[in-house]
Amino acid sequence: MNLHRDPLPIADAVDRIMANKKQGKTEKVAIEHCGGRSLAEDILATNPVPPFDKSPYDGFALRSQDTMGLTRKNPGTFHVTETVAAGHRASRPMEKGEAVRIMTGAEIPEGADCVAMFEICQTFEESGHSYMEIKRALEPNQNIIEKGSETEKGKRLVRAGALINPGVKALLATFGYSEVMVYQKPKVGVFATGTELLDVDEPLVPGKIRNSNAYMILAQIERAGAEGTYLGKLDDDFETCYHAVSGSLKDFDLVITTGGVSVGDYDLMPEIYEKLKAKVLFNKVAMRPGSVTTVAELDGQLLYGLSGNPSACYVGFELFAYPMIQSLIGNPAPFRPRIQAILGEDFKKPNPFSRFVRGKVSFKRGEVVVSPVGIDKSAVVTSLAAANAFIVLPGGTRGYEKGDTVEAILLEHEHGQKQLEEG
Ligand SMILES: Nc1nc2c(c(=O)[nH]1)N[C@H]1C(S)=C(S)[C@@H](COP(=O)(O)OP(=O)(O)OC[C@H]3O[C@@H](n4cnc5c(N)ncnc54)[C@H](O)[C@@H]3O)O[C@H]1N2
Ligand code: MOO
Ligand SMILES: [Mg+2]
Repeated sequence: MNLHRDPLPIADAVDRIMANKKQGKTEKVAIEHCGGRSLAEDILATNPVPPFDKSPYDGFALRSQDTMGLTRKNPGTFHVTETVAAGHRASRPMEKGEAVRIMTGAEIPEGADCVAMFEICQTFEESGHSYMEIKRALEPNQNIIEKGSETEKGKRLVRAGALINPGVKALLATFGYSEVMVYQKPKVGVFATGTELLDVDEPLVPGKIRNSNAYMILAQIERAGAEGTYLGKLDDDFETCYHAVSGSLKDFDLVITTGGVSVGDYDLMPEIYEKLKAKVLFNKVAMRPGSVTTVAELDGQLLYGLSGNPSACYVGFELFAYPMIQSLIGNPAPFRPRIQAILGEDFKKPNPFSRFVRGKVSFKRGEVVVSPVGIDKSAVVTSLAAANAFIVLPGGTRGYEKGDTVEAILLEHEHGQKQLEEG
């Protein structure tokens, strides 16, 4: 085995991956089931909002010219001809001297051009007729929500690629989208390699550990907006791994394996890529952890060989698989957002390579603080539970001190950025 591997800068590794990006597949989904999905069509205003002039208050619709000159000393009395509730329309156009009782959200009767709130009106009955009295003048258009004042028909309100959040759902409903085109969730197959691996329900036996990577990666896949399928754990046996991996390719957009990418006697992934005739895009990245992350391409399909070490596996997924999944679901800004934050604790280790320290972003007295969440070692699993960010410490830097400004990549924040920016 050739033990020499040249570490590739992270941005170059990402570029090699993203050079293989494809148009994601789309499907139509009912409004009830589209939450959290990524829009594959622009959402247009199919009607003006509001679709008619409407009242913002419970009150009386009036013709403003009839109220001209009215004051406390010179009140005006109007004949109340009918009541219009939301969902109903006035029976006829209004005439001089008339008022229509109108409720919030109801259509302004033809002829009316203002609304007086109940609170400034007096009402009385006389000879079986209803009247209202008002002691002030109203302006034309006063208290009217005009047709189309919120949006004109035809305006693009949400772009394809946006995540369907509760507000987008409200728009889908407003504009009659009972079904909407969304990107299909990319299908990602996951194998965990390692003869040492036990299933989650198996008791520990000497020399073995439970397979945590598969479940972790499946959860990362879900968080990234894709659909993960656990294809099982594989013993470190060449034929077993080769047949499992090669047999899975046709069913998935991406195939992820964990473990077996380093230079050990039972690290079989490099030979498997070779036998598959897959082109290895890189097998060493200038980063910690996850330096052994390997990505290979076969007929346009990507195979991710993530490290077996849990923290390295986790970081490798977020840096290299997450943006590909996001671009497959049409996100024009597929990279995790980066922020500036204040380091909450000393981090004394020097950083020969760019380091992605698992950290937690929190807010202290209005400031964004990020602190490491546990032992900063590639083989560590226990610190990952508290992580919601990576603290990015650029290669070639010395240790950092509490209070220093650092960059952090947010892992639980939906908005992305267009470029991977290397800090
Ligand atoms: N001579 C060298 N040795 C190593 C190098 C190197 O450059 N030269 N790189 C080290 C680095 S960095 C890493 S990271 C690891 C990567 O190892 P592999 O990706 O080959 O993974 P394995 O050997 O299969 O396992 C490593 C470690 O992770 C545990 N593991 C594996 N799968 C799982 C799983 N599904 N759940 C939980 N834990 C898992 C496994 O038991 C090992 O302890 O290589 C270094 N070595
Ligand atoms: O790939 Mo390793 O994670 O740098 O420890
Ligand atoms: Mg190994």
